[in-house]
Amino acid sequence: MAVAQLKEALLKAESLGYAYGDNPVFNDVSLELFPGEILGIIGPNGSGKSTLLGILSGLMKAKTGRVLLKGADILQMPRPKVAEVLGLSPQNPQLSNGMTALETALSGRYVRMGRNLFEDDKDLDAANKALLETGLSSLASRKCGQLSGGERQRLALARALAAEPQVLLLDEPTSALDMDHQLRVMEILEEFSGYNHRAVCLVSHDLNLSSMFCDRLVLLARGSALAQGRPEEVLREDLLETAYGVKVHLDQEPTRGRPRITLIPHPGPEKYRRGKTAFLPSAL
Ligand SMILES: Nc1ncnc2c1ncn2[C@@H]1O[C@H](COP(=O)(O)OP(=O)(O)OP(=O)(O)O)[C@@H](O)[C@H]1O
Repeated sequence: MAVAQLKEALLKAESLGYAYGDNPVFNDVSLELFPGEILGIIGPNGSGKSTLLGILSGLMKAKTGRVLLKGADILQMPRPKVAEVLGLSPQNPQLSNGMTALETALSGRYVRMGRNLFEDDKDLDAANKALLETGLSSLASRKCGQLSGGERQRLALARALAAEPQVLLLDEPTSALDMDHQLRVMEILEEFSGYNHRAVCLVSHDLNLSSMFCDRLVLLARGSALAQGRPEEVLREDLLETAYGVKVHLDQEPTRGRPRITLIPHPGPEKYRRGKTAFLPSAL
């Protein structure tokens, strides 16, 4: 990280603020994404993580502040130029049920095809490589409508990888995956960002996975970036309690020595006070 931060940020958010109508989501959020790193955006439901990713991708316009992609205001850049550098896989990616997995991965190449009407061998190679990396080669000719939720999620990642972007923005890329595929996806992202000119920014609710694989975290809560820094600087009991309203036990996971979080269940009466029984029949 120390080395990475000597370089210029690939993506920089300066004092971003956003509101849906009169409802403010966050204010004054600044962050930088450096080459060679994975940056995790974490925070409770509704804290604005997807909104922030939308603004970072240039698809949404912040109410205040600005986003710089390789030093240029992203909203002033022609969209095809942005798409050459930056890939986005949103929380609910649109996949066309009638297209095969290979066609879907290939569609990620459109941003690279320029004036060519048809894909060439390089495009096919990139799409096949992305399917291989995401463990989908054997399903290349399967229609998207016949894929499971986790396979669709991996295919959305394959489509983003096939474009060979420099910056990858991912909204909850592992949320539908079993633990084998969670690990594989995080390892793919680690390898992707390991090439020094590339970087990943991802949103996740999996704090332990984020702790293990992210170089830095931004904790979005209470209308701003409550904390940001290395996992051990952000995943602190006090900060997590402030952000999520839960008590956690922290220790070190044994493989990389990163913080590991164990949830402490609410004591009995507290459960009821906090309305945690909303899913129970009202008679209880
Ligand atoms: N199109 C919209 N119109 C109005 N309010 C919205 C819209 N999209 C999101 N919101 C609200 O903005 C807030 C932030 O939403 P956002 O989806 O960015 O949060 P999030 O942190 O990604 O949530 P989650 O963890 O549940 O995915 C939420 O309160 C949400 O209800």
